[in-house]
Amino acid sequence: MSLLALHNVNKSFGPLKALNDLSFEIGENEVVGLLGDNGAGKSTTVNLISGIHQPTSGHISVDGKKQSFTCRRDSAEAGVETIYQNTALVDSLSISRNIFLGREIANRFGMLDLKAMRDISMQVLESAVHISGIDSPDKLVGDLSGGQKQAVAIARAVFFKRRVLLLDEPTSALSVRETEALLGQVLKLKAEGVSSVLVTHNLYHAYQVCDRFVIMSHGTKVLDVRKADTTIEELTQHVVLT
Ligand SMILES: Nc1ncnc2c1ncn2[C@@H]1O[C@H](COP(=O)(O)OP(=O)(O)OP(=O)(O)O)[C@@H](O)[C@H]1O
Repeated sequence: MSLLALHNVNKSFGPLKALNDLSFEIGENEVVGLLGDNGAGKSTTVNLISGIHQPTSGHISVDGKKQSFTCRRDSAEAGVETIYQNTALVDSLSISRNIFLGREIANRFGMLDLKAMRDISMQVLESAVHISGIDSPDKLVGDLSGGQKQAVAIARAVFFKRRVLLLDEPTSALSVRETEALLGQVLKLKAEGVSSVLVTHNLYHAYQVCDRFVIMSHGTKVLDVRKADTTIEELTQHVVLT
């Protein structure tokens, strides 16, 4: 059984049909590359899975159970974490406050347990997320690089044991080194049982880490293929020519 699946999803914005009868699955321990040219419907798909948009028709399921996500909290509760390029962190708060945002740990007096949150944050950042340069959980998120911000978002997903990460163009603003670290992290999380959907225009990054590719064009799925059954040339042709 798939971990998460879209079933005949349609999405219209007024007269514009952004998604057309879209179905695909994300399996356990799988990294799926969601590819396609500008306007193909990739971000709309991510926004549906994360609960920001709702389908006009069709539905999403998790573990075979139909879901109706009405906001990001709904999808998070079902185990989905969305990591955007400008990911939803608060620049004026520290790394550890961001990791626990909305789920703060309280001590026995009902006050924020800042020490516990700092200690756990550092542990998660060190063990789960290997992005260099984060040496203190007290650093303000506003002072971090794009890659480091995504590392914090991933650390949050790891700590709260999310099962699916949605990464929308995660590498577009990253250095080569940060990109390698992020892609390595996606593979490491897969080994730990976290599946990912990687939305990217960079087929080389996708090819490096994805097990399967879903290619979209004008809101329609045009290819759904396992890495073992395709080549980067074939993927390029489908993205460019469809
Ligand atoms: N909130 C919205 N309101 C109206 N139209 C929208 C909205 N969001 C997306 N669209 C339209 O839906 C279509 C698909 O857009 P989407 O952003 O999902 O494509 P994409 O594959 O992510 O493209 P890109 O790679 O350029 O980000 C486009 O025609 C876009 O203009």
